[in-house]
Amino acid sequence: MRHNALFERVSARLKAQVGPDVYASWFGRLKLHSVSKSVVRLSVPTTFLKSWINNRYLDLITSLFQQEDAEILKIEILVRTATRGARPSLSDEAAQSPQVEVASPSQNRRSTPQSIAQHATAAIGGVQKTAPSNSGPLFGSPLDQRYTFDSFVEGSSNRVALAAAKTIAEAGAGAVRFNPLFIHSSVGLGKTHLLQAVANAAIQSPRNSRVVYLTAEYFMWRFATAIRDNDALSLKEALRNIDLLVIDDMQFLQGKSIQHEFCHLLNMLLDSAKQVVVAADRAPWELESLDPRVRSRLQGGVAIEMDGPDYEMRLEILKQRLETARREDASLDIPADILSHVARNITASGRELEGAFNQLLFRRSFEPQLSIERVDELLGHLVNAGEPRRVRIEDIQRVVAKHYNVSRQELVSNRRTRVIVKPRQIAMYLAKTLTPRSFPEIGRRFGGRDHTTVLHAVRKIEDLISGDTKLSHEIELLKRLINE
Ligand SMILES: Nc1ncnc2c1ncn2[C@@H]1O[C@H](COP(=O)(O)OP(=O)(O)OP(=O)(O)O)[C@@H](O)[C@H]1O
Repeated sequence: MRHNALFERVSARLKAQVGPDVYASWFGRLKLHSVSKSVVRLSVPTTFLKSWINNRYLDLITSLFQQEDAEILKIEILVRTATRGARPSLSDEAAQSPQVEVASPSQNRRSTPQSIAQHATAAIGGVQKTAPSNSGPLFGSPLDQRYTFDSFVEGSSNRVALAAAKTIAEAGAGAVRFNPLFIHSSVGLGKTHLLQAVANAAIQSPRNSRVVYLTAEYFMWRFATAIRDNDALSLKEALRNIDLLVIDDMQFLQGKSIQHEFCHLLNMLLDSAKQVVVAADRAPWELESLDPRVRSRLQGGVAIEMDGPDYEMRLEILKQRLETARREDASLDIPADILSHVARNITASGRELEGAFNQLLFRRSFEPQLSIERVDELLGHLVNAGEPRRVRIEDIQRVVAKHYNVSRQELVSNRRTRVIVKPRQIAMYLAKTLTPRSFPEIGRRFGGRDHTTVLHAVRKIEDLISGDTKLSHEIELLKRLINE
């Protein structure tokens, strides 16, 4: 068709103009929707992509179309309706496009640093909707709306950390008491939950207009992209204007120049009395891979360690999970004796508990009469978890990246080239099969992707393995390497 050929030509010119990487990131899923008279309508899968293209590339695309056909006056970008019947979720958006610092209402074609700072909306629908109108921008990694202070179970192991976190969320910019607040604990003990609760609550507070939650991985990736696109200045300007910076998984911050940038940002925020909250799997003084200047600045605040939950907390976490699940389906139930049995036996972390709970819920749907013995059988691998060496997602990413000769950063990036997509899918598959982590959590660890992306990857690799012995051997080898 004539219009398709026109679209193909413009796409080719666009690709030549912006380069294959940028093209793959932003235009790989651009489709021709319709052409009527002088208006060309193109479609993309997410509102985020629409805003991004509108803000940054609409003029270029318009002029490319006009060079092909002078009659064309206007280009419109539409959002394709969700294909899987699901409403576009907050993580869906962010998953497909980790570069979430983009203006939403997009009259302003060119993003000035100011406009990014003022309009950045993070494709986080829930946050935006519930935030009071004076709550300002937020960008970075996606926030999980379930991670709130209300759903965080308090106990002796986390009381101090929770109190400090709440104080910060409520105090707002300027009322800096512990700066930076550094929360550390071993894996699965609620750091991410607590940090996101701070961000979620702070957004609601009229005093914190600009809140940013980032994982260290996202920060690295975002800076690397900005440097590549000659955009680092806007990013720095945008970050300069925030009131509260929340950074998760600090132990992953790597790379000299990135750490340098981070150090600048930290100094700038701390010096201007803006609050910073950081979490890592170890204390600041144990972050050997960090630049000593970053480490020392992180040590200058308050470091609080969280321990594992005790029995009462574990039981409460399970009860809360059940209550939440029942809100969606009132017919769900798990008897109290099973819940307390699980709370007594699954002692490693909140994550194992979550895994156990999900398993139970799943099993109950087709084995309604679960006995304690059956529960033990089902959850045997989680009981005493912690004694056998636990596989961590970062280990999986490291081994897979090395094996396929890509970087870990590329694995969690938005790049969609074949050489990266396959290892990424394999790493996601291994994360699902070798760890008790949930799909959303794995998505988060892979650059803030949506759980459906992880689900798709797992299914795809499962399919491939069943028909490809070479791949299945390769995966066995990777499993051995990961477990070494
Ligand atoms: N005190 C708590 N109350 C409610 N849920 C909790 C609590 N502690 C942990 N969890 C739950 O356990 C799971 C794992 O927690 P989270 O991801 O926050 O751990 P983490 O410390 O960030 O782990 P990692 O270091 O691996 O990133 C989450 O589902 C979280 O909601």
